[in-house]
Amino acid sequence: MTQDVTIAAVRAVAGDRATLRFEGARAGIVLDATGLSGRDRDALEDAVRTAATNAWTGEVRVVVTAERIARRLIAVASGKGGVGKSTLAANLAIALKARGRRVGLVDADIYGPSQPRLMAAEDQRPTAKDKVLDPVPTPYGVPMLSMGQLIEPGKAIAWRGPMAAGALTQLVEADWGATDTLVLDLPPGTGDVQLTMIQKHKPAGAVIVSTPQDLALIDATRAIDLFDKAGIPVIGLVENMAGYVCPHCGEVSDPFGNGGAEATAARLGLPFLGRVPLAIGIRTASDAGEPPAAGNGADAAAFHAIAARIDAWLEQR
Ligand SMILES: Nc1ncnc2c1ncn2[C@@H]1O[C@H](COP(=O)(O)OP(=O)(O)OP(=O)(O)O)[C@@H](O)[C@H]1O
Repeated sequence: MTQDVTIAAVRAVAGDRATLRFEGARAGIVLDATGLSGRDRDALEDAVRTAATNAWTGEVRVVVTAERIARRLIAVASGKGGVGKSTLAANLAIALKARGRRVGLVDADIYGPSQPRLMAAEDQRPTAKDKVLDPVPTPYGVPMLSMGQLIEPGKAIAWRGPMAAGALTQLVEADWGATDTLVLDLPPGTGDVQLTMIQKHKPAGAVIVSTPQDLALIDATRAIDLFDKAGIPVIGLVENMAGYVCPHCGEVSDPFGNGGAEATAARLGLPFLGRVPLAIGIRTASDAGEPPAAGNGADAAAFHAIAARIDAWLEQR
């Protein structure tokens, strides 16, 4: 009877997560905290302890266990800077979350971390517990950590690969709770910094971003080589800043050419994941910390279509 009361009280706060055993008046509780963040885990443990403590139980012992969540990293990379890698990473994270994945965003761009601004989290500072970082929330339901939150601006410019990979460990091995997919915004380029980062953290796959320009495409080919060398599958190529629609007359022009990334993907036997138009709305929304993929505007569709292909790729793995 007294045990029934204790069991009911614990079940009321922890449901199926709690398994109880009694030895005389002593209550032993095993708590399955799989998928909970550190904060939620601590709160649940306290609640269970309180619920189990009553006039009949003597000692209450709570043991917390958790299954390791199989978390996969998707790297977003580019052969050179300024092609829209960070914009794509932010919007992909939001679009993958809209498809039901539990997504986090890691901004590993040590040269110009821009995710706090893109994700409207510039005023947030991550806290740490036992040296493990707690990702900051964003208005889009995608928790985030950025190199910009760890290092002073400009400090990391001269970093070599091992330092950059070490700093990335802090971000990737943070308390991501139930997050199953981490979108990783890599530094632009194909040097020793990028190679060491991907060798150490082995993303499940990589998305390469390029503009349609020949020079950007040559650099994108180098980025593909880099992932090949590290044994990381390339999920496919994205063409950004393609087809400019004039907001005044509606005429479509191609300031950086058109179709180059699709042709390059075909030549290399890689999937082409889609095209994002060059649109003023994408730039202004990004600068304002309102990623287009979070809304229903015309600019959202391109990101959602690309996310659908990446989602399908992840499903098949
Ligand atoms: N499709 C687009 N249409 C219009 N502007 C865009 C588009 N994609 C990106 N931009 C703008 O281009 C600029 C560079 O984009 P972004 O910072 O995403 O590039 P990046 O490749 O991550 O650059 P970096 O290498 O400096 O990190 C930003 O001002 C961004 O808003």
